[in-house]
Amino acid sequence: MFSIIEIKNLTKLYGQKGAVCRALHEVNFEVEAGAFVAVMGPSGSGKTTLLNIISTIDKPSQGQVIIDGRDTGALREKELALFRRDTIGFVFQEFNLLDNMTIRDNIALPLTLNNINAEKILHRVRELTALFGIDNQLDKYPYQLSGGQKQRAAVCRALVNQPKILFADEPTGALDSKAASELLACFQNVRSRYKTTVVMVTHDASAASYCDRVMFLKDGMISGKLETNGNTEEFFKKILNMVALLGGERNELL
Ligand SMILES: Nc1ncnc2c1ncn2[C@@H]1O[C@H](COP(=O)(O)OP(=O)(O)OP(=O)(O)O)[C@@H](O)[C@H]1O
Repeated sequence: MFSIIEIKNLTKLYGQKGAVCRALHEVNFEVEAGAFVAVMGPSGSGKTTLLNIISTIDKPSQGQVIIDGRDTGALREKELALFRRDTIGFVFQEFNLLDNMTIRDNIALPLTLNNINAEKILHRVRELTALFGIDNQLDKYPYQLSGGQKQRAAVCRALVNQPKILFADEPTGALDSKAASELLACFQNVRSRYKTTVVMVTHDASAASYCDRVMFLKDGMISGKLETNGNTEEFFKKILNMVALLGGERNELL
C-alpha cells in the first residue's frame, strides 16, 4: 500500500535560546493512502503542532514531511501554495463559513477562485452535499443551519477541490454527540467513495473509534498506537484503556 504521508524524525521547537519549548521530538510515522487516522493526547502534547506541520501550514525545526511522494520542505513558497491547494483540505473546530454567503457559495468558493466552469462547480457541490445530507440547505445562510449542518458544509468546502488528504482539527469539538456521529459517518463515506485520506485530531475517544488507527502523543512523542479490527465498540474500549494506561489526563481525553 502506498504511504501518502511519511513523517521522518520530526522535531519542532518554539521560542528562542533560554526559553525553548520542544513541542515535537523525533516523531516518525507513515499513513497509507485512504486511511482514516486519529491523533489523540493530552492538552499541550503537540497534536495541533503536528497537524499544522503535516498539512504544511507550519514548518518543522528538523525532519521531513513527505506528502504524496513529495518532500514538502524542498518546495518553494509558490509551489507549496499550489501543492496545498491541490492536495490538502482543512477543517477546524470553528466552522469558518462566511456569514454573508449562501451555503452553496461557501462550498463553491475554492472552485470559483480557481476559475472552474460553473456547471462543473454546481455538479460537484450537489454531489458532495448529497453525500453529507445537506443538499436541501444550499440556499440558506450559515446562521440558518444547525452546528452539525454547518460543520458538514465546512467539510464539503474542504473537499470541493478533491484533495487527496483531509486534515481535521477537533472537527467534533463544538458538536453534540448526535451531530458528531453524523459527521464521522460522513468522513467514513468520503473515505470509501473518494479514497480520501483523513487525519483528525481529537480529544474524544468516541470520535477516534470511527477511525482505522489512533496515534497517541505525549510530551511531543508518539507514546502508543492502536488499530481497529472493524468493531467500533471494542475499539472504543481499547482506546479508553490506552488512555488510562498512558496516564495523566484521562478525564480531559474523554
Ligand atoms: N506558537 C507557539 N509558541 C510557543 N509555544 C507554542 C506555540 N504553539 C504551541 N506551543 C507549545 O507547544 C506545545 C504543544 O502545543 P500544541 O498546541 O501542539 O498542543 P495540543 O496537543 O494541540 O494541545 P491542545 O489539546 O490544548 O490544543 C505546548 O507546550 C504549547 O504551549
